[in-house]
Amino acid sequence: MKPHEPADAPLLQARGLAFSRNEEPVFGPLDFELRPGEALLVLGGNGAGKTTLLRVLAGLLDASGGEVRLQGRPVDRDHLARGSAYLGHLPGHKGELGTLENLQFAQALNGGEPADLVQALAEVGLAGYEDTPARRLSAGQNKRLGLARLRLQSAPLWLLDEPYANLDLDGIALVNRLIQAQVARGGAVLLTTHGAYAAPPVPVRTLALGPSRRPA
Ligand SMILES: Nc1ncnc2c1ncn2[C@@H]1O[C@H](COP(=O)(O)OP(=O)(O)OP(=O)(O)O)[C@@H](O)[C@H]1O
Repeated sequence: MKPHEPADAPLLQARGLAFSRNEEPVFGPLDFELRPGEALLVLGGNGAGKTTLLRVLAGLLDASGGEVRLQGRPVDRDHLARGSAYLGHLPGHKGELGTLENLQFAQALNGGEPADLVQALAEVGLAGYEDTPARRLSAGQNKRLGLARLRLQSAPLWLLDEPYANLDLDGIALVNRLIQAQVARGGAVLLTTHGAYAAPPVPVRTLALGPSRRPA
């Protein structure tokens, strides 16, 4: 082990991570880690706490207990929000803005590398929808716009909540290609499923939430 090489450290480490609401445990305590080039599939039935876990890891909710480290360093919510790219159930697009304007807005917020945003839309199957307001998109098209936004972010850690939901077969293949590329470039992906969708075609470890609340 070469301690000066950050790639040797897990990208994400959770120790004793727990979340309670009104003193009722929602998940945890959980111990898991995710290394560069890995995918972790969070499994659990409806209400098991998958979305809550991702929102904690994305810095959107405060954990009730435990610690999260990014690249070996303990982090607070701000660091988590900056160090990860989150694709949630609610895509958070600006409904009145066209799909292209939404990407321009996201690009300005993220401060990412210049990118061909028309091409980014085409790559997620939204060619011809550049001027369509996001509120007029179908659920699957909304998810595709979220995937285009995800691709523009350079965060090494992707947090994907039910990424296959609402997508047709071509969309599912698109998600799988994006996950494969993220893992191949040394990023890491944590994704949830309640079991109705296939896992991505990369080696995945699993973390089961539910009554046992233990990593698999
Ligand atoms: N805003 C909220 N206020 C109160 N309780 C909530 C809230 N959001 C979620 N919960 C509760 O927290 C628990 C975990 O919810 P969560 O959404 O994390 O589950 P999930 O595993 O993602 O479920 P699903 O597969 O149905 O999306 C559930 O019991 C849910 O009722």
